[in-house]
Amino acid sequence: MAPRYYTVSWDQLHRDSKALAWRLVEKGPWKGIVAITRGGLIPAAIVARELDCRLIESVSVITYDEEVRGEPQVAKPPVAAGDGDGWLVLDDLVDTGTTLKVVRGLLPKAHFATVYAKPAGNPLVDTYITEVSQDTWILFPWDTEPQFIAPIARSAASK
Ligand SMILES: O=P(O)(O)OC[C@H]1O[C@H](OP(=O)(O)OP(=O)(O)O)[C@H](O)[C@@H]1O
Ligand SMILES: O=c1[nH]c(=O)c2nc[nH]c2[nH]1
Ligand SMILES: [Mg+2]
Repeated sequence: MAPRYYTVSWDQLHRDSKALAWRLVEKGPWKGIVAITRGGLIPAAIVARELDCRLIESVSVITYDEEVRGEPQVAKPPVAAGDGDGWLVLDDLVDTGTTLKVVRGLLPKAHFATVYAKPAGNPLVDTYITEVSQDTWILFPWDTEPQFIAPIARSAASK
């Protein structure tokens, strides 16, 4: 079956990340935020602003090449977050849970949050905002740009 796409605009990402911050402020205080790069960087910046948090650490895990999943590679481990106790780990989404499983291994006591979640990865995340189905590919604003689309009448006529 062809995957569905769920397009997220900058506005929507900002709103959903702020909704995440509302949930997380109740669960703090936090020593700092660990952003899972690269996708977690922008949600982490928005949440950090709302939580008034200035201590930002990063961990880099490379799991996908475009839509193809490979073996997760830790390109940069976290250096300042110890075992994660009191720290908040943020990513844009959890899909299969492969990435979060690796980061949970590095920061077992941290709280894990994502803006979006798919069912297979759901058990690996402590707090999230929006769930989408497993066959949905989320299109983030940094991976897309608006483009011309032919009128329906013209594209239907060419079929
Ligand atoms: O739950 P999973 O199946 O592991 O998928 C989720 C991860 O995949 C994407 O990262 P990606 O590997 O594409 O790297 P990027 O954030 O640098 O784009 C996304 O940002 C999550 O980190
Ligand atoms: O941009 C993305 N959208 C997704 O749905 C996804 N799942 C894993 N990695 C992903 N990256
Ligand atoms: Mg990522």
